[in-house]
Amino acid sequence: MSGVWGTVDVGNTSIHIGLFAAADSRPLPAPTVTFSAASHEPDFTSLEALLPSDSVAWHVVSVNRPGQAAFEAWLKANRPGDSCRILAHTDLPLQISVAAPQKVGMDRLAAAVGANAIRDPRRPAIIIDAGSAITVDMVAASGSFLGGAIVPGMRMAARALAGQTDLLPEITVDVGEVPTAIGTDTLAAMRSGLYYSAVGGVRELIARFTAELIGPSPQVIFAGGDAAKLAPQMRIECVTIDHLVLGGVAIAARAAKGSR
Ligand SMILES: Nc1ncnc2c1ncn2[C@@H]1O[C@H](COP(=O)(O)OP(=O)(O)O)[C@@H](O)[C@H]1O
Ligand SMILES: CC(C)(COP(=O)(O)O)[C@@H](O)C(=O)NCCC(=O)O
Ligand SMILES: [K+]
Repeated sequence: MSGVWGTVDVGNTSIHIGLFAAADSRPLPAPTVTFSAASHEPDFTSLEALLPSDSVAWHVVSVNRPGQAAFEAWLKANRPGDSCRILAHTDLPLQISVAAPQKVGMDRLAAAVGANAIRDPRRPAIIIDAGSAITVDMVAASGSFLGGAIVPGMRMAARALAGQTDLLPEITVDVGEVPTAIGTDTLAAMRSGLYYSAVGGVRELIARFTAELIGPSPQVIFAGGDAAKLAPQMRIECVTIDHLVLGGVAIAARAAKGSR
């Protein structure tokens, strides 16, 4: 064994991979190496060179079965000595207070594990994972996952606009410059609508989640491909942690080893 955890987050757009030193004892460990591939027909060619020659213990959370199958097939063909564990909710050090925990996306639950490692233990947390979909989830001050909300991500919404109209093109919501709200042509109007509806939707959900709780105000934690676009518009204190999900998976790997 190389003393390396391989962690994998198979989302609907990207497969995110991180290597962690098994000896990393920080509350939320940070990856030493990261790699990403598209979930649809992923190319892992340049992953090989990043991996140690000794065997790696892989821990996977997945919400996209074809992407997961492609990773498992690559591992079998290229890294036959490695172990691979596809995590279920029961593998996470997390209390899940919903009726059907097995139906909750493992990326949402792994993010909650990551959030629990960094939040003030007296305060609940709201986690926004802005990827293919945007999920806004709540963990109680006790650490329990309470559930949340799921909305289309910005790219998904942009594709829906283009795909279900005759005249609208597909755009990328690239906010190098924050768009003006009053769009004066089609593209500007789409850019504004896509961006500010995502911003406003997340803000409304944060406000409503906060209002449904009693006790200290929640900490707000962003992750995912569009986190950097959304977080600056929240007008409340929030942090962005790129490795929230992978760090949560590494914590699960660490907890599983400790209990064996
Ligand atoms: N270069 C890019 N390629 C794809 N998506 C991007 C890119 N830059 C930003 N995005 C945004 O990030 C989202 C994907 O984020 P990610 O966290 O990887 O998603 P997932 O976890 O669903 O796979 C896309 O839906 C899109 O809105
Ligand atoms: C909500 C999601 C589609 C988000 O996926 P992502 O944007 O990370 O690709 C995923 O977590 C999922 O498929 N969840 C299953 C249903 C649920 O969480 O209740
Ligand atoms: K997401």
